[in-house]
Amino acid sequence: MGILQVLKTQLLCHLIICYVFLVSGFIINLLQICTLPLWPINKQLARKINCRLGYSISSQLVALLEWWSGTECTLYTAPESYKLYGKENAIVVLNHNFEIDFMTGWTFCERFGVLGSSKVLAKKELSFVPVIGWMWYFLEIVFCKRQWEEDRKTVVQSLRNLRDYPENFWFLLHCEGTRFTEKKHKISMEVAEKKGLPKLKYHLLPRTKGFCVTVQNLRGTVTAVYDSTLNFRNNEMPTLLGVLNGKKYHADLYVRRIPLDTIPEDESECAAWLHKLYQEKDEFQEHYRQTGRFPGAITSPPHRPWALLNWLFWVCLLVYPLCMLLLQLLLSGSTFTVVCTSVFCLAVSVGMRWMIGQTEIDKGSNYGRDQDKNTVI
Ligand SMILES: CC/C=C\C/C=C\C/C=C\C/C=C\C/C=C\C/C=C\CCC(=O)SCCNC(=O)CCNC(=O)[C@H](O)C(C)(C)COP(=O)(O)OP(=O)(O)OC[C@H]1O[C@@H](n2cnc3c(N)ncnc32)[C@H](O)[C@@H]1OP(=O)(O)O
Ligand SMILES: CCCCCCCCCCCCCCCC(=O)OC[C@@H](O)COP(=O)(O)O
Repeated sequence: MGILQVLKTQLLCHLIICYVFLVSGFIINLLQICTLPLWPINKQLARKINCRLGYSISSQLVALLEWWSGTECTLYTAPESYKLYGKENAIVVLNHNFEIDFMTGWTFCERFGVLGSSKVLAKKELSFVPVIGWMWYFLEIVFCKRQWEEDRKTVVQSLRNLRDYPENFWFLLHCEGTRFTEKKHKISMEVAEKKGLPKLKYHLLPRTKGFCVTVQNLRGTVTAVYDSTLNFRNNEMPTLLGVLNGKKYHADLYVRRIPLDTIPEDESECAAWLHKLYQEKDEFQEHYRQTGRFPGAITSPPHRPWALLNWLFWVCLLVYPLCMLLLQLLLSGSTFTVVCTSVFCLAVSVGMRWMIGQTEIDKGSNYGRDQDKNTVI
């Protein structure tokens, strides 16, 4: 193991990375609040500024994945579709199996220049996560409680708001609604059986309401659905802590571009279309399992330097004052100040660990574990 690799596993490095992320995140959240008076005057300008501010936060996680852990991202897609990525609005339908699939998704967004404006139908709980959840308010992310009767109105309204968005965006939908676990899979296949639908081996049964309402409300705004299937080489189950420790993974993403006007308008036909899509996705995963690759031509969309430069900017800006502050505290000789600072650092570390915990599947929700009550705990 090289010296750099050992360095990447050191707690001190992790604390510095988390400190830079938190402090820069709070500064950016504050700047986002400062854009509030601009919204009634020039909404499109406020949105563009927020895209750039949001980029400055989310690209830190991309830099962590691309540059710190050195994770490689390979894209399997048709060359004629590749030309359009980043140049149109699209709905991305992605499987939800991995703790870092959000970072991998963001990395592809970054490679095609749509990271700042990327959108998702996210569970409401994520809106309370400091920095990222707060940033999402200003990026007009669509939140849901995963209780359709309560969600219908707000989801439709939030989708309609995106119709005049000034930047190209990708709208991500994890139609399975929750991350894959054996227990959730078993229950979801019981639901499939009751509905007379074919069983899926690698996916949960998709929830169709969110997809159908998104297609309905973004017709005319979005030109295609990107059916995306993600896997990691060597049966790896990557984690955010692994990435933080500098572990290198290899992501493979298979993307099919499907023009939106080929998707049925009628709600039940649209739902049937989505079920069929998930049966196809299951076949692609089976193909991957058997051959170690997806069908289609391979490309590695080039790295761009901006995520790294943004990260280095924040490191340079924030690490020097931290060192000076710690030095002054130590030199002050006051036990009280040193104890208070230590307690504060400990509290921040616990908070950071809680945020990382949000990405962990075994700390995930119970949504989809009770087919009758459809509970979210
Ligand atoms: C070129 C490169 C291309 C691509 C690059 C890839 C990606 C990059 C793109 C963008 C990146 C952007 C951002 C990424 C950053 C961060 C993202 C991070 C994470 C956020 C993700 C989440 O939070 S996922 C959780 C929230 N989202 C969702 O749930 C979306 C999917 N869900 C829906 O759409 C739902 O319909 C709903 C939420 C709108 C409503 O849910 P609800 O459960 O209330 O209603 P439904 O009617 O849908 O469900 C009930 C029906 O389901 C049946 N049922 C009951 N139990 C089960 C079960 N266990 N399994 C399956 N089905 C079940 C039930 O019988 C009901 O059936 P009916 O027939 O009566 O409808
Ligand atoms: C450089 C920064 C280093 C430190 C970073 C810490 C950042 C923590 C970021 C928290 C962002 C959380 C986004 C998680 C997205 C996610 O994957 O959510 C899960 C939901 O879909 C489904 O939830 P569930 O029903 O529980 O499976």
